[in-house]
Amino acid sequence: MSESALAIRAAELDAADELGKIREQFVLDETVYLDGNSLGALPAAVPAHVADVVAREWGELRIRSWTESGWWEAPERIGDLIAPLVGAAAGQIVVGDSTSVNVFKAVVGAVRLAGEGRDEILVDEGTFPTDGYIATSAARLTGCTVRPVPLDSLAAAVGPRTAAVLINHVDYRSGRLHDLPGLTAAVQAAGALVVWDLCHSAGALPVGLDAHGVDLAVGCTYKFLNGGPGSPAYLYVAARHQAAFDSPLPGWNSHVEPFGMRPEFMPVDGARRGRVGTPDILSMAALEAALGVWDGVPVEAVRAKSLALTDFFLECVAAYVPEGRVSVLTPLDHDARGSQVALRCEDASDVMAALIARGVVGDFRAPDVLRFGFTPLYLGFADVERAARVLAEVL
Ligand SMILES: Cc1ncc(COP(=O)(O)O)c(C=O)c1O
Ligand SMILES: Nc1c(O)cccc1C(=O)C[C@H](N)C(=O)O
Repeated sequence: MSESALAIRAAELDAADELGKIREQFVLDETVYLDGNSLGALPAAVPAHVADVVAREWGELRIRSWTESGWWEAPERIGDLIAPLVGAAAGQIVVGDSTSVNVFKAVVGAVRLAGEGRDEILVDEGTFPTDGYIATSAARLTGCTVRPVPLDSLAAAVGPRTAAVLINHVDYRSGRLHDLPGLTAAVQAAGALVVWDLCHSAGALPVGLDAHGVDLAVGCTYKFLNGGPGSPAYLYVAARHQAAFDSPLPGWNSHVEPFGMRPEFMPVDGARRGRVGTPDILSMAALEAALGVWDGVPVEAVRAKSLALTDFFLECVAAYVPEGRVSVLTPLDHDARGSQVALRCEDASDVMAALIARGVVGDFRAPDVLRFGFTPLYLGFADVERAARVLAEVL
């Protein structure tokens, strides 16, 4: 299809897009922002809410805000806002700390839940580095060994010695979506527990944590959930595991009676057991306001638009970019695609710099990957057509 025909299609698709108006709830400019899978854009409601938390709740109410402004309950309250987006019933998600710290809590917690006689942790071979580093340290601390495995042979690799398996739901580099129901079932059939890292899927596609019987999960909130730079991560512990969940980082916030100041630790029940220390209230305030954009927005509709956007981008790239100049790393099959498109290209670092200079912002991942993230809440089809056109110009 010609350039003008694709531009006309883009306009038609935008006109028919039921999620199109949500873009107005974000602070954006003329840039085509395809880096929401690294740092989501700023929801317009955030600055005023954070300013109020600073000026009134902190500035005027001061210490009273822990009770009167709901600061103390923020980690569980915000966890319950994230819960429907990842298919979890209320009371199973707590917000706080970084993803890395929550990977540690979840992996050690999973090994402890798995019980005696299991001394092996499996990690998906293409894992985001922090998960691998932390699983290795968790293994050293728990007397386990750690083994990276290709996910297509996971069912054969998991066995009677496996305690826990840590898997990234969407591969950060290729954008491949892994089979959460199938892999969860395979891990559990061997008597082990599964920990899913949802950083690149939450807010972009339905996850179905409860429906698929996931044991534990973690994720960040600064990508498709738009919580802001360094916004707190979250930990999901399935209700059936909560009573036996033995956190490796018990802190006063996860004590049954935090203000009892007792020398011995007694864990609280429920999601709060995943807490450690004082919640990061200013970051939580930004995140809570950011999650407001999801009011009345079904994640299934977001998924449908995400696939339409990535399909259209691939079509425009095929039409505009000279053949052989890039190769598509992301699976074409919808069932295996997250919300990003990764293109392999020899001079990817220079190409991405040139794209950014022309107002198309994606990112580069070493050694040769151009990565484009598609956030359906604020991207349109005209943005996608422009991005592919500018890419072709640069190439
Ligand atoms: C899949 C995945 N896991 C973990 C992380 C690290 O998270 P954090 O920096 O919140 O610890 C990231 C991104 O930074 C990621 O993409
Ligand atoms: N967390 C990040 C940061 O603090 C600075 C720059 C990038 C990030 C990212 O989130 C990277 C991202 N997880 C990735 O998939 O590559």
